[in-house]
Amino acid sequence: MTEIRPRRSALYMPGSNARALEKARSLPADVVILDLEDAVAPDAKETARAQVSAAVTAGGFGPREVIVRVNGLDTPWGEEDLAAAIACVPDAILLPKVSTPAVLATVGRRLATAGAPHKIRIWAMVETPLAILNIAQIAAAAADQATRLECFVMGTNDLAKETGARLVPGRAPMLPWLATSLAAARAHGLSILDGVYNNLSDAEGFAAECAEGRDMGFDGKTLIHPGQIAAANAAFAPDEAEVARARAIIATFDAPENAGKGAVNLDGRMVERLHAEMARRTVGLAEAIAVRG
Ligand SMILES: CC(C)(COP(=O)(O)OP(=O)(O)OC[C@H]1O[C@@H](n2cnc3c(N)ncnc32)[C@H](O)[C@@H]1OP(=O)(O)O)[C@@H](O)C(=O)NCCC(=O)NCCSC(=O)C[C@H](O)C(=O)O
Ligand SMILES: [Mg+2]
Repeated sequence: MTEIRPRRSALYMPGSNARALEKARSLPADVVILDLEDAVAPDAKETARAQVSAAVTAGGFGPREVIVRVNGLDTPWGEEDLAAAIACVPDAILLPKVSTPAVLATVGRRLATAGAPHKIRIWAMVETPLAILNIAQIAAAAADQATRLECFVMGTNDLAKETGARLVPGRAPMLPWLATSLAAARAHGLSILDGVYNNLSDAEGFAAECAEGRDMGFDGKTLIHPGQIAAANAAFAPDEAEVARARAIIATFDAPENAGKGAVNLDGRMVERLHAEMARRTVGLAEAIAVRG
């Protein structure tokens, strides 16, 4: 089975904020995204790049995945950001505003030319109307190993900006885009993270949006503040009852008397072998989270 990496919580932090970068080493987020793009003002871009390079090179992030979000290659900072990100060897480089597969091919070639370690993967922001229209082709780029594409990250703020859709409770205007991106990601074996929740003082609304993202199938949620980590970690982890049920399903299909059966009745519910596969994933995720403590 492929390794399961919990990505329940992915915390953005501005690369220009030295205090935040320092805190990243101790916060209980599964993923930290060191941002050079929208969280950093134009006159702080160089400082942010230097600070992020130094922080990633210094390491000390423990089990957290370390991601560097660069500026787009069509901006004055993009090329230097990409070179600096490759040089400091994060777990992945997050490309903003990916609207077509072409940019993934271009970045793949840059990585190859630079002799970038295989460990560095590529994550792509899905945050433009064109990305939504092209999402099947963008996801299909993962078939070309040279792109190193591993994960989609929804950029709901930019989607709201570019489309005029409002960020309302329940996210009705965005649900078709979220669901289509999710289907495209899964069709090509990609991980996918939900967008951010901007209202730091609305814990109830945040929990509801986490639950919505989890029920849709997202692996986790992107976050903007440490205060959001615990709720995201709880929402995107299977709870005790789910793990117990998953273990029971696995045991049912492992029992010799069910060896020839495709479907059985477990406590009044039909379970099929596909449920045993899902159950193994649930237990695998729970175990990976438990190792993290
Ligand atoms: C949103 C903030 C500007 C709020 O800042 P502030 O009011 O200063 O926070 P606090 O005083 O509550 O901070 C308390 C302590 O926590 C640390 N902190 C705060 N935020 C972070 C963080 N993101 N990572 C790490 N540590 C953080 C503070 O340093 C305080 O520490 P201490 O000194 O020990 O008390 C701020 O939270 C912030 O800048 N958040 C991140 C903003 C960001 O990265 N935005 C870009 C991504 S969002 C996006 O646009 C996604 C996508 O592209 C899209 O289009 O949707
Ligand atoms: Mg954005």
